[in-house]
Amino acid sequence: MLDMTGVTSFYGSSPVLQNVSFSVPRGAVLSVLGRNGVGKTTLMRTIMGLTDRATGTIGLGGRDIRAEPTHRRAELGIAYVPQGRGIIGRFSIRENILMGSFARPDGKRVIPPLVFELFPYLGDNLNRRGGDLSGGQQQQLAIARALAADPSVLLLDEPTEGIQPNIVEQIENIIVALNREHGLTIVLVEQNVRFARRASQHFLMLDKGRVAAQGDTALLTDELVHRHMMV
Ligand SMILES: Nc1ncnc2c1ncn2[C@@H]1O[C@H](COP(=O)(O)OP(=O)(O)OP(=O)(O)O)[C@@H](O)[C@H]1O
Repeated sequence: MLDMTGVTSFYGSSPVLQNVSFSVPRGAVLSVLGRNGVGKTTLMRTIMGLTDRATGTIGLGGRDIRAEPTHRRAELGIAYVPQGRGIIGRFSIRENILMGSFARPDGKRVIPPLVFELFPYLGDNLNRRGGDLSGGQQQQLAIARALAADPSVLLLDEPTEGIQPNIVEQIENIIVALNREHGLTIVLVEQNVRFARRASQHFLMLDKGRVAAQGDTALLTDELVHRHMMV
């Protein structure tokens, strides 16, 4: 469904990701793990075409999208929820969600029913300003904005970072439901190994821009976690 083969990705002349290869089957979740600064966000940005340059192959449904501009990748079905969420504070909830709809293949400016189903609070408060929401509500809004594009692949960069503990589980459950009930293929950058093990079938461990280990989540041992995630 989504794969990379021998991808090296650059900021300026620095190769931040080096020779990365992986494959996520349709309908699966891949967790991307590793210490701070190893290139997890860069991996997401490379999938979206947001780094300065990348070499190698980025495949979506068997087609190489590496030369496609970011907006085309969005139209082809990849939606990105960045770290820090990227909510526009002075825009309403409705406006923030509709920003995602530009990438809908049918061109309609609508909020899909799934958003109302998963996030009733957002649906009931469409005129509230995005900036007035809590961190957890803003994370829900960022996911809702991604879903407005009607994607087949969702990229989630540390979706529970900085969120109150009582809301974390709610967001985790929504991510699991998006995969298991709604069939989305998900790439999840995650520091929380417990949630990565629960949500994903596959993992990719990065260390200093390279793949240190990968495979089925059953192979994500405590030893690997200690070696590549502890400081
Ligand atoms: N826009 C940029 N320009 C130049 N270098 C960058 C840029 N963004 C990130 N880097 C560098 O690339 C490396 C990888 O950063 P990246 O943000 O991908 O790591 P990460 O694993 O996501 O870290 P974190 O867990 O802290 O988010 C770091 O050395 C970082 O300084």
